[in-house]
Amino acid sequence: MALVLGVDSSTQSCKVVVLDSETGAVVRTGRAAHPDGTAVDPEAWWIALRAAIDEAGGLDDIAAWSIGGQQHGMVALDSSGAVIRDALLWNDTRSAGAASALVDAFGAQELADRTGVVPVASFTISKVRWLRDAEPDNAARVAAIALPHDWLTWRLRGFGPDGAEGATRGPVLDELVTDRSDASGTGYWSPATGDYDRELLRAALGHDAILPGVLGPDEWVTDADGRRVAAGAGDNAAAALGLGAGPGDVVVSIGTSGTVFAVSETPSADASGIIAGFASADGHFLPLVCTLNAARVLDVTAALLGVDHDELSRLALDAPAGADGLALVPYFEGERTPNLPDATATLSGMTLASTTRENLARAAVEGMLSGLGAGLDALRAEGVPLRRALLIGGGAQSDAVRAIAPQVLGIPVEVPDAAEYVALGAARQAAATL
Ligand SMILES: Nc1ncnc2c1ncn2[C@@H]1O[C@H](COP(=O)(O)OP(=O)(O)O)[C@@H](O)[C@H]1O
Ligand SMILES: O=C(CO)[C@@H](O)[C@H](O)COP(=O)(O)O
Repeated sequence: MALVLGVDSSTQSCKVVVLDSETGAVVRTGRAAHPDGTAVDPEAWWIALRAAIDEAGGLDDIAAWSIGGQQHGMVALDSSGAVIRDALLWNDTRSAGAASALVDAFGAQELADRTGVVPVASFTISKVRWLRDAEPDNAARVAAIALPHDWLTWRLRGFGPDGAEGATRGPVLDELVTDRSDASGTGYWSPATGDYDRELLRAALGHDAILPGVLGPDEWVTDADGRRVAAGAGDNAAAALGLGAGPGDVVVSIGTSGTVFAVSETPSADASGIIAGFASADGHFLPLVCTLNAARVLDVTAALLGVDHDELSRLALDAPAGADGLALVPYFEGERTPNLPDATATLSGMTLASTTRENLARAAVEGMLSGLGAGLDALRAEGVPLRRALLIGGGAQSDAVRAIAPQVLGIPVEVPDAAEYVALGAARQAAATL
């Protein structure tokens, strides 16, 4: 029995699953929390990764591993392999002005054609441009730029600055690797051609830099002990692998982000910027719509009402559809789709009759799902076949979300057994290397 290990280094936590590669059975798991905030020292992810792997029994009996992770975060490294500053995460909106500057310089259609995406604050290229504008001394020191899963893979393979824990192979920046799906979230890689767009990188950073080598779906590298290491993936692409999503399936993930995506045979280039034309981890494409406000809308509403998630769900299901006119537009963290980085949330329709705890709970669920419903409409308009939605992520554990989702999304919703689909997808990639 060969064991393989898969990781989901997501926004809020690190989750690890160990599978029997022959039966696919989950034999061990581990988990560790990440710090709050939209700018995080990558060392915190490394500590969480080590803790979650230890909880899952360590690497000694593991034959192959792979890391899936939150997309887009900018991990800037200097020539000694050291991290230059806290990584700006996908949900950090300080780079909104930098994104606009890139769109003004190149044009939305051109950028969509060249990279599959129109920059908004979330994408790596916008964060790189922000660094150059706001912290030019730091930008000048950048020797390499990696994403969270790329950097963790590099570290766990034994690379890192001299003296760093486990860095037995030194700071070899040319050993950084990534995969198609995460490369496609940078804004300086083309899913259609499979090449980096160095002109765009230089336009953002002010100079060239080492970028991770992009491994194909069947390629692998090794760690310091000779274990096989798969390419890894952005978390959404890894979830598609973990679910085995096929034609007609649209995945709706309710984590810190809300995402709606499908595996497609053809690349997309949406100049409106609503659909991000990502690559999938299996050699195809992954048109995706992402909102900034998902599970945390429920977290904040539950906290406001002084209840736990189960009670929030009961309250929401006790209210009528439409919450008697109470409506929550839940842009608590600004919003990415639509691109409103400075927006705030709005509660409207408050009357003496409508302003109840039940209606507020319902409005939170409906408001959160509405953003995802708009994403689904955008995919439909793009011609993506939508037969059923597969609901995953922490928010999918809510009975109310599961019950209300079909009404708001307008298609049949299936909720696969609760599982860590991102980590499972990564583990399957690892198994494939064997
Ligand atoms: N029963 C539940 N109802 C609603 N939200 C939940 C429930 N359980 C967990 N969550 C929320 O799900 C989120 C974590 O989901 P997860 O998919 O792991 O996020 P991420 O991948 O962004 O780290 C947290 O905000 C958590 O509060
Ligand atoms: O930015 C995106 C997708 O483009 C997000 O989906 C991130 O990849 C974070 O995912 P979660 O941690 O919320 O699952």
